[in-house]
Amino acid sequence: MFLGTTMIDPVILVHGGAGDIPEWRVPLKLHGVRKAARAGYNILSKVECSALDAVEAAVKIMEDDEAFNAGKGSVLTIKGTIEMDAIIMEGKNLNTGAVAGLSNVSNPVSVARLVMDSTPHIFLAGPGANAFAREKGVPYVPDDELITDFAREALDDFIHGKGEATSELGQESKHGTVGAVAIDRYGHLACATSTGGMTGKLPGRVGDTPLVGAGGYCDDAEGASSATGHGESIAKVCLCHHIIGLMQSGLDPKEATELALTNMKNRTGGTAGAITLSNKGQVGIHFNSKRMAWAYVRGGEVHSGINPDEDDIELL
Ligand SMILES: NC(=O)C[C@H](N)C(=O)O
Repeated sequence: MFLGTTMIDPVILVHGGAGDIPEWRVPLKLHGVRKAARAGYNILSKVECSALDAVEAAVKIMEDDEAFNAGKGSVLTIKGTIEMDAIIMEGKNLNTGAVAGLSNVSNPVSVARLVMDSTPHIFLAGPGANAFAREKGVPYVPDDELITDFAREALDDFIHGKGEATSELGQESKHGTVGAVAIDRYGHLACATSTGGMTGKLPGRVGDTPLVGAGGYCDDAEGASSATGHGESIAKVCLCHHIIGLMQSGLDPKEATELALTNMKNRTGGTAGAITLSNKGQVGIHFNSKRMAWAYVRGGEVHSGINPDEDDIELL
Protein backbone atom coordinates (compact mmCIF):
# COMPACT_ATOMS: atom_id res chain seq x y z
CA MET A 1 0.00 0.00 0.00
CA PHE A 2 1.35 3.43 -0.97
CA LEU A 3 1.07 5.45 2.21
CA GLY A 4 2.75 8.61 0.99
CA THR A 5 4.73 9.08 4.18
CA THR A 6 8.21 8.05 5.15
CA MET A 7 8.05 4.96 7.30
CA ILE A 8 11.61 3.66 7.31
CA ASP A 9 14.99 4.46 5.82
CA PRO A 10 15.31 2.82 2.41
CA VAL A 11 18.10 0.28 2.02
CA ILE A 12 19.55 -1.57 -0.96
CA LEU A 13 21.91 -4.51 -0.52
CA VAL A 14 23.58 -6.27 -3.47
CA HIS A 15 25.94 -9.20 -4.05
CA GLY A 16 28.25 -10.02 -6.91
CA GLY A 17 28.57 -13.76 -6.40
CA ALA A 18 30.10 -16.16 -3.91
CA GLY A 19 33.26 -18.07 -4.70
CA ASP A 20 36.99 -18.53 -4.58
CA ILE A 21 37.54 -15.10 -6.15
CA PRO A 22 41.21 -14.53 -7.03
CA GLU A 23 42.96 -11.53 -5.51
CA TRP A 24 43.30 -9.60 -8.77
CA ARG A 25 39.53 -9.70 -9.35
CA VAL A 26 38.73 -8.24 -5.91
CA PRO A 27 38.89 -4.51 -6.91
CA LEU A 28 36.74 -5.11 -10.01
CA LYS A 29 34.11 -6.89 -7.98
CA LEU A 30 34.07 -4.25 -5.25
CA HIS A 31 33.84 -1.43 -7.77
CA GLY A 32 30.91 -3.20 -9.49
CA VAL A 33 28.87 -3.92 -6.36
CA ARG A 34 29.33 -0.37 -5.01
CA LYS A 35 28.26 1.10 -8.34
CA ALA A 36 25.18 -1.14 -8.43
CA ALA A 37 24.20 -0.32 -4.85
CA ARG A 38 24.55 3.42 -5.48
CA ALA A 39 22.42 3.18 -8.64
CA GLY A 40 19.73 1.26 -6.79
CA TYR A 41 19.78 3.72 -3.91
CA ASN A 42 19.42 6.61 -6.32
CA ILE A 43 16.05 5.14 -7.32
CA LEU A 44 15.06 4.52 -3.70
CA SER A 45 15.77 8.17 -2.91
CA LYS A 46 13.08 9.41 -5.27
CA VAL A 47 9.70 10.15 -3.74
CA GLU A 48 7.77 7.79 -6.00
CA CYS A 49 10.38 5.13 -5.41
CA SER A 50 9.93 1.41 -5.65
CA ALA A 51 12.06 -1.37 -4.25
CA LEU A 52 11.23 -3.36 -7.38
CA ASP A 53 12.67 -0.70 -9.72
CA ALA A 54 15.72 -0.39 -7.48
CA VAL A 55 16.63 -4.10 -7.52
CA GLU A 56 16.09 -4.29 -11.28
CA ALA A 57 18.34 -1.25 -11.87
CA ALA A 58 21.08 -2.57 -9.57
CA VAL A 59 21.08 -6.02 -11.19
CA LYS A 60 21.14 -4.49 -14.69
CA ILE A 61 24.31 -2.58 -13.80
CA MET A 62 26.00 -5.83 -12.79
CA GLU A 63 24.64 -7.72 -15.83
CA ASP A 64 26.28 -5.06 -18.02
CA ASP A 65 29.58 -5.39 -16.14
CA GLU A 66 31.68 -8.27 -17.42
CA ALA A 67 33.33 -8.74 -14.02
CA PHE A 68 30.19 -10.70 -13.09
CA ASN A 69 28.67 -13.98 -14.22
CA ALA A 70 25.37 -12.52 -15.49
CA GLY A 71 24.37 -10.87 -18.76
CA LYS A 72 27.65 -9.89 -20.46
CA GLY A 73 30.30 -12.09 -18.87
CA SER A 74 28.00 -15.08 -18.31
CA VAL A 75 29.81 -18.39 -18.06
CA LEU A 76 29.42 -21.00 -20.80
CA THR A 77 27.80 -24.41 -21.14
CA ILE A 78 29.95 -27.36 -22.12
CA LYS A 79 28.95 -26.57 -25.73
CA GLY A 80 30.31 -23.02 -25.43
CA THR A 81 26.85 -21.45 -25.43
CA ILE A 82 25.18 -18.96 -23.08
CA GLU A 83 22.06 -19.91 -21.08
CA MET A 84 21.09 -17.31 -18.52
CA ASP A 85 18.62 -17.56 -15.59
CA ALA A 86 17.00 -14.71 -13.61
CA ILE A 87 14.26 -13.98 -11.11
CA ILE A 88 12.57 -10.87 -9.74
CA MET A 89 10.02 -10.82 -6.92
CA GLU A 90 7.86 -8.25 -5.17
CA GLY A 91 7.16 -8.62 -1.44
CA LYS A 92 3.92 -6.62 -1.45
CA ASN A 93 1.93 -9.29 -3.30
CA LEU A 94 4.44 -12.12 -3.91
CA ASN A 95 4.37 -11.30 -7.64
CA THR A 96 7.22 -13.12 -9.35
CA GLY A 97 8.78 -13.34 -12.79
CA ALA A 98 11.56 -15.72 -13.83
CA VAL A 99 13.35 -16.94 -16.93
CA ALA A 100 15.73 -19.81 -17.62
CA GLY A 101 17.89 -20.82 -20.55
CA LEU A 102 17.77 -17.31 -22.01
CA SER A 103 20.23 -16.17 -24.67
CA ASN A 104 20.73 -13.11 -26.89
CA VAL A 105 19.68 -10.52 -24.32
CA SER A 106 21.77 -8.16 -22.22
CA ASN A 107 19.47 -7.97 -19.23
CA PRO A 108 17.69 -11.21 -18.28
CA VAL A 109 16.35 -9.55 -15.11
CA SER A 110 14.25 -7.20 -17.26
CA VAL A 111 12.83 -10.15 -19.20
CA ALA A 112 11.93 -11.72 -15.84
CA ARG A 113 10.21 -8.45 -14.93
CA LEU A 114 8.24 -8.58 -18.21
CA VAL A 115 7.12 -12.14 -17.38
CA MET A 116 5.90 -10.83 -14.04
CA ASP A 117 4.24 -7.68 -15.38
CA SER A 118 2.71 -8.91 -18.63
CA THR A 119 1.86 -12.62 -18.39
CA PRO A 120 -0.30 -14.71 -16.05
CA HIS A 121 2.76 -16.92 -15.45
CA ILE A 122 5.75 -16.76 -13.15
CA PHE A 123 8.39 -18.64 -15.14
CA LEU A 124 9.28 -19.03 -18.83
CA ALA A 125 12.12 -21.28 -19.97
CA GLY A 126 14.17 -22.09 -23.05
CA PRO A 127 12.79 -21.38 -26.54
CA GLY A 128 9.55 -19.99 -25.08
CA ALA A 129 11.45 -17.49 -22.94
CA ASN A 130 13.56 -16.41 -25.90
CA ALA A 131 10.52 -16.04 -28.17
CA PHE A 132 8.77 -14.04 -25.44
CA ALA A 133 11.71 -11.64 -25.21
CA ARG A 134 11.56 -11.07 -28.98
CA GLU A 135 7.78 -10.56 -28.91
CA LYS A 136 8.20 -7.95 -26.20
CA GLY A 137 10.74 -6.08 -28.31
CA VAL A 138 13.71 -6.79 -26.06
CA PRO A 139 16.76 -5.92 -28.20
CA TYR A 140 18.50 -8.93 -29.78
CA VAL A 141 22.16 -9.14 -28.81
CA PRO A 142 24.38 -11.70 -30.58
CA ASP A 143 25.73 -14.08 -27.94
CA ASP A 144 29.23 -13.32 -29.25
CA GLU A 145 28.82 -9.86 -27.74
CA LEU A 146 27.92 -11.37 -24.36
CA ILE A 147 30.72 -13.96 -24.32
CA THR A 148 33.98 -12.67 -22.85
CA ASP A 149 37.53 -13.99 -23.10
CA PHE A 150 37.32 -14.88 -19.39
CA ALA A 151 34.29 -17.06 -19.99
CA ARG A 152 36.03 -18.79 -22.90
CA GLU A 153 39.19 -19.34 -20.82
CA ALA A 154 37.14 -20.66 -17.90
CA LEU A 155 35.46 -23.20 -20.17
CA ASP A 156 38.79 -24.18 -21.64
CA ASP A 157 40.24 -24.67 -18.15
CA PHE A 158 37.13 -26.62 -17.18
CA ILE A 159 37.39 -28.94 -20.17
CA HIS A 160 41.05 -29.59 -19.44
CA GLY A 161 40.53 -29.67 -15.68
CA LYS A 162 38.53 -31.78 -13.34
CA GLY A 163 35.40 -32.04 -15.44
CA GLU A 164 32.71 -31.20 -12.91
CA ALA A 165 30.64 -28.04 -13.22
CA THR A 166 31.08 -25.89 -10.14
CA SER A 167 29.75 -22.53 -9.14
CA GLU A 168 32.26 -21.56 -6.53
CA LEU A 169 35.48 -23.45 -7.10
CA GLY A 170 38.08 -23.47 -9.81
CA GLN A 171 37.81 -21.56 -13.04
CA GLU A 172 34.22 -20.43 -12.74
CA SER A 173 35.05 -18.60 -9.55
CA LYS A 174 36.44 -15.77 -11.66
CA HIS A 175 32.84 -14.73 -12.05
CA GLY A 176 29.80 -14.43 -9.86
CA THR A 177 26.05 -14.47 -10.01
CA VAL A 178 24.52 -11.12 -9.07
CA GLY A 179 21.61 -10.23 -6.82
CA ALA A 180 19.90 -7.41 -4.97
CA VAL A 181 17.37 -6.93 -2.19
CA ALA A 182 15.80 -3.60 -1.30
CA ILE A 183 13.27 -1.97 0.96
CA ASP A 184 11.68 1.31 -0.01
CA ARG A 185 10.50 4.05 2.31
CA TYR A 186 6.97 2.62 2.24
CA GLY A 187 8.22 -0.67 3.66
CA HIS A 188 7.90 -2.67 0.43
CA LEU A 189 10.54 -5.26 -0.32
CA ALA A 190 11.86 -6.74 -3.57
CA CYS A 191 14.59 -9.13 -4.65
CA ALA A 192 16.27 -10.01 -7.94
CA THR A 193 18.97 -12.51 -8.93
CA SER A 194 20.63 -13.12 -12.31
CA THR A 195 23.26 -15.60 -13.50
CA GLY A 196 24.95 -17.39 -16.36
CA GLY A 197 25.01 -20.47 -14.11
CA MET A 198 28.06 -22.70 -13.92
CA THR A 199 30.91 -23.15 -16.37
CA GLY A 200 30.64 -26.47 -18.19
CA LYS A 201 26.98 -27.05 -17.27
CA LEU A 202 24.96 -29.30 -19.53
CA PRO A 203 22.76 -27.42 -21.99
CA GLY A 204 19.30 -27.24 -20.42
CA ARG A 205 20.62 -27.22 -16.84
CA VAL A 206 18.62 -24.83 -14.66
CA GLY A 207 20.14 -23.79 -11.34
CA ASP A 208 18.71 -22.23 -8.22
CA THR A 209 18.57 -18.66 -9.48
CA PRO A 210 15.16 -18.62 -11.24
CA LEU A 211 13.46 -20.90 -8.69
CA VAL A 212 11.16 -19.08 -6.28
CA GLY A 213 12.42 -19.64 -2.75
CA ALA A 214 15.83 -20.94 -3.89
CA GLY A 215 17.68 -18.14 -5.74
CA GLY A 216 15.45 -15.43 -4.32
CA TYR A 217 12.44 -14.86 -2.10
CA CYS A 218 10.69 -11.93 -0.53
CA ASP A 219 7.60 -11.18 1.45
CA ASP A 220 6.77 -7.79 2.98
CA ALA A 221 5.60 -9.69 6.09
CA GLU A 222 9.20 -10.69 6.86
CA GLY A 223 12.10 -9.88 4.52
CA ALA A 224 13.90 -10.44 1.23
CA SER A 225 16.84 -12.65 0.30
CA SER A 226 19.00 -13.42 -2.75
CA ALA A 227 21.45 -16.33 -3.04
CA THR A 228 24.60 -17.25 -4.93
CA GLY A 229 26.84 -20.30 -4.97
CA HIS A 230 26.39 -23.97 -5.77
CA GLY A 231 22.98 -23.92 -7.42
CA GLU A 232 22.04 -27.55 -6.91
CA SER A 233 22.73 -27.26 -3.16
CA ILE A 234 20.86 -23.95 -2.84
CA ALA A 235 17.84 -25.38 -4.67
CA LYS A 236 17.73 -28.58 -2.59
CA VAL A 237 17.19 -26.60 0.62
CA CYS A 238 15.15 -23.72 -0.91
CA LEU A 239 17.75 -21.48 0.70
CA CYS A 240 16.08 -18.07 0.48
CA HIS A 241 12.71 -19.37 1.63
CA HIS A 242 14.46 -21.13 4.49
CA ILE A 243 16.13 -17.86 5.53
CA ILE A 244 12.83 -15.99 5.53
CA GLY A 245 11.21 -18.87 7.47
CA LEU A 246 13.91 -18.66 10.15
CA MET A 247 13.22 -14.92 10.45
CA GLN A 248 9.55 -15.71 10.88
CA SER A 249 10.49 -17.86 13.87
CA GLY A 250 12.34 -14.95 15.48
CA LEU A 251 15.90 -14.83 14.12
CA ASP A 252 17.30 -11.57 12.80
CA PRO A 253 18.49 -11.53 9.16
CA LYS A 254 22.13 -12.07 10.11
CA GLU A 255 21.39 -15.09 12.29
CA ALA A 256 18.89 -16.52 9.79
CA THR A 257 21.26 -16.18 6.82
CA GLU A 258 24.15 -17.77 8.69
CA LEU A 259 22.09 -20.65 10.10
CA ALA A 260 20.43 -21.46 6.76
CA LEU A 261 23.81 -21.55 5.01
CA THR A 262 25.25 -23.79 7.74
CA ASN A 263 22.26 -26.13 7.47
CA MET A 264 22.70 -26.21 3.68
CA LYS A 265 26.38 -27.05 3.91
CA ASN A 266 25.74 -29.77 6.50
CA ARG A 267 22.98 -31.40 4.43
CA THR A 268 24.43 -31.02 0.91
CA GLY A 269 28.15 -30.30 1.26
CA GLY A 270 27.74 -27.29 -1.05
CA THR A 271 28.87 -23.75 -0.32
CA ALA A 272 27.04 -20.51 -1.06
CA GLY A 273 26.30 -17.01 0.13
CA ALA A 274 23.18 -14.93 0.63
CA ILE A 275 22.12 -11.38 1.35
CA THR A 276 19.01 -10.66 3.40
CA LEU A 277 17.00 -7.63 4.49
CA SER A 278 14.30 -7.62 7.15
CA ASN A 279 11.14 -5.57 6.72
CA LYS A 280 12.66 -3.13 9.22
CA GLY A 281 15.72 -2.63 7.02
CA GLN A 282 18.15 -4.78 9.06
CA VAL A 283 20.89 -6.37 6.98
CA GLY A 284 22.14 -9.98 6.94
CA ILE A 285 25.19 -10.99 4.88
CA HIS A 286 26.87 -14.39 5.10
CA PHE A 287 28.85 -16.80 2.91
CA ASN A 288 30.65 -20.08 3.51
CA SER A 289 32.56 -19.83 0.25
CA LYS A 290 35.96 -18.09 0.40
CA ARG A 291 34.64 -14.71 -0.72
CA MET A 292 31.47 -12.89 -1.72
CA ALA A 293 31.39 -9.30 -2.94
CA TRP A 294 28.56 -7.28 -1.41
CA ALA A 295 27.58 -3.66 -0.85
CA TYR A 296 24.70 -1.81 0.74
CA VAL A 297 23.59 1.77 1.04
CA ARG A 298 21.65 3.22 3.93
CA GLY A 299 21.47 6.88 4.85
CA GLY A 300 24.65 8.61 3.76
CA GLU A 301 26.86 5.51 3.83
CA VAL A 302 27.98 2.84 1.38
CA HIS A 303 29.15 -0.33 3.14
CA SER A 304 30.99 -3.05 1.23
CA GLY A 305 33.19 -6.10 1.61
CA ILE A 306 34.38 -9.28 -0.02
CA ASN A 307 36.28 -11.21 2.70
CA PRO A 308 34.68 -12.59 5.88
CA ASP A 309 34.02 -9.93 8.55
CA GLU A 310 34.97 -7.04 6.27
CA ASP A 311 32.94 -3.81 6.33
CA ASP A 312 34.42 -0.83 4.49
CA ILE A 313 32.45 2.37 4.81
CA GLU A 314 32.42 5.24 2.29
CA LEU A 315 30.26 8.33 2.24
CA LEU A 316 27.56 8.29 -0.45
N1 LIG B 1 27.70 -18.50 -9.23
C1 LIG B 1 26.48 -18.83 -8.92
O1 LIG B 1 25.95 -18.30 -7.98
C2 LIG B 1 25.80 -19.86 -9.77
C3 LIG B 1 24.34 -20.07 -9.60
N2 LIG B 1 23.92 -20.14 -8.21
C4 LIG B 1 23.95 -21.34 -10.30
O2 LIG B 1 24.22 -22.40 -9.77
O3 LIG B 1 23.46 -21.26 -11.38
